[in-house]
Amino acid sequence: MKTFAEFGLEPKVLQAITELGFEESTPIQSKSIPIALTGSDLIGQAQTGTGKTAAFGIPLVNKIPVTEDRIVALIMTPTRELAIQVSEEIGKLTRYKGLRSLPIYGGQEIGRQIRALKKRPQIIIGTPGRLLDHINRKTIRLDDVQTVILDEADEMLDMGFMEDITSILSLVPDERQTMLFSATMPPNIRKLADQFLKDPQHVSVIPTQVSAPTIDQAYIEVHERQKFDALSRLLDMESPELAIIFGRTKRRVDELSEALQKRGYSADGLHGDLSQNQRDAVMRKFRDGSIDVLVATDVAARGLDVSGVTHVINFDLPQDPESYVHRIGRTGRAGKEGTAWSFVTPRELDHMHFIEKVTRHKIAKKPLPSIAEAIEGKQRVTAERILEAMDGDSVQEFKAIAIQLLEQYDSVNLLAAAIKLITGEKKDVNIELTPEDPIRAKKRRPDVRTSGRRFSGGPFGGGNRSGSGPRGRGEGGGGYNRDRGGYGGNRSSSGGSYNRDRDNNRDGGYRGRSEGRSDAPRRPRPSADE
Ligand SMILES: Nc1ncnc2c1ncn2[C@@H]1O[C@H](COP(=O)(O)OP(=O)(O)OP(=O)(O)O)[C@@H](O)[C@H]1O
Ligand SMILES: [Mg+2]
Repeated sequence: MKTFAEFGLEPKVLQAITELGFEESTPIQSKSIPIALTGSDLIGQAQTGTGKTAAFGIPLVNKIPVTEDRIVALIMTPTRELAIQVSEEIGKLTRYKGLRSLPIYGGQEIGRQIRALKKRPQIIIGTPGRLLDHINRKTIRLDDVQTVILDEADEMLDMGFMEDITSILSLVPDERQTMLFSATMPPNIRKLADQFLKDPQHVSVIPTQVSAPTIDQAYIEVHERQKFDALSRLLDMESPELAIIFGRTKRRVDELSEALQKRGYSADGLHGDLSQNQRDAVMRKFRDGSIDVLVATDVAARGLDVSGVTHVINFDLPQDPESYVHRIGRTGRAGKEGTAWSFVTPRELDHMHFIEKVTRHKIAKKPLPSIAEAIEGKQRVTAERILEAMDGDSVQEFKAIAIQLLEQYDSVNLLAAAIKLITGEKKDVNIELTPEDPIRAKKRRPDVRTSGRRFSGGPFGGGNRSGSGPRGRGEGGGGYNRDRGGYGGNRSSSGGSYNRDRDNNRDGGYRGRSEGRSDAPRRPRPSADE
């Protein structure tokens, strides 16, 4: 794989990349960056967590002159959290060069954004709804935009942003470079690309092997009513450093995060009904580790990059296989290992097998963790904490009392009592969650199941076109190693026979629940961007 020095980037950009700790480029980066640097339009596709942001971010910050004082680049993302995150990554890439980037998203006070726009950012990263708002107020002009990037384009369309995106793009001069990153290539994305991209080069990194070796996947068959106890046991047994738990609806997320807090876990919830301040606060707490469990709807399924997420748990199964892959892709990022668990009710087994089929990955069935396993897991964590605490001088001041106690009591009894105290008693609060309906496997004819989902050809028509086989680890051992197979080649086009029915899946009540709590209701605009 190429080192970043080989791309002929500006020294200041290169310096920023080095500072980020990127030693060599990932496959999607080594293919996209040279093309993007020529100014050509581009359609990019690669698995979760493989560095797509820098694949468009690096050529972008390289190309903008630092003397520029107009908005010359526009990046669109489906969710607010993603706009913030992408803006931060662009900020890091341009640390030495000193370009200005600004996230523009719904929920944040518009006056504040207008003030920030007066500082003349060159790069705007926004969600479509709020962008249009600024365009209508004439606080953002797109007349000078030379580069447009659509991140998670398929998701934006699924969320109902087609019209907004079309209006925005029609205001950008034709003389421009457009890059589109999408997980899937359904017909509406092709249409969008045909309409707004000029002779785009397709860059796809589709692994030869259809599995995701860096994410260990398993499922547990469990009745709806057992789910919460199963979750507690699983969390105790696995003791994740950071975990994301996906629930189907906003109500589910609220109930679940509250229940976890009652049981003594450090958890909080994220969904589209929270105020933006609340959403920001939760993300901040999760990123800095002050909570270690994030309970979320699919609003967190796409693009979010929080380093150190060791576990993803599908408390409720997602409606469609794409969503499954994006959710579990919040772990196992940048070559790290991750574990994904899914709870499947008996009536959803069919659906689970459908997900296995589409992702072409056999997902191991595991038994419900036993109480003994859960207890053992907790004790193991305590033991690890004790061993960690032994390092260094920090225990010095406790030694006198330790010696005194050991002279009087049995050492095993002493330590056992200490472990008991540190582990703490499980708070046996009774928890009742409102049951969710099972995901219903759609009726599909068996032949359509496979042919309609088009497994063999890549979404761009060529099976394993990238030749991105397993990569070696960098010489120093610290290199970025993305030896993952995965799913890219088997992404189905959602134009197949399977109806994604995203709106149900997304957040709000499943199958038209009437609470009106959906994160992505049918048009008008989803609340994720308001
Ligand atoms: N060349 C590199 N070397 C090491 N780490 C990298 C490299 N490029 C990106 N990363 C890191 O990998 C992580 C994932 O990157 P990014 O969020 O861009 O992935 P993505 O492909 O956009 O994933 P998703 O499909 O989930 O949006 C980030 O933490 C990023 O900093
Ligand atoms: Mg991304």
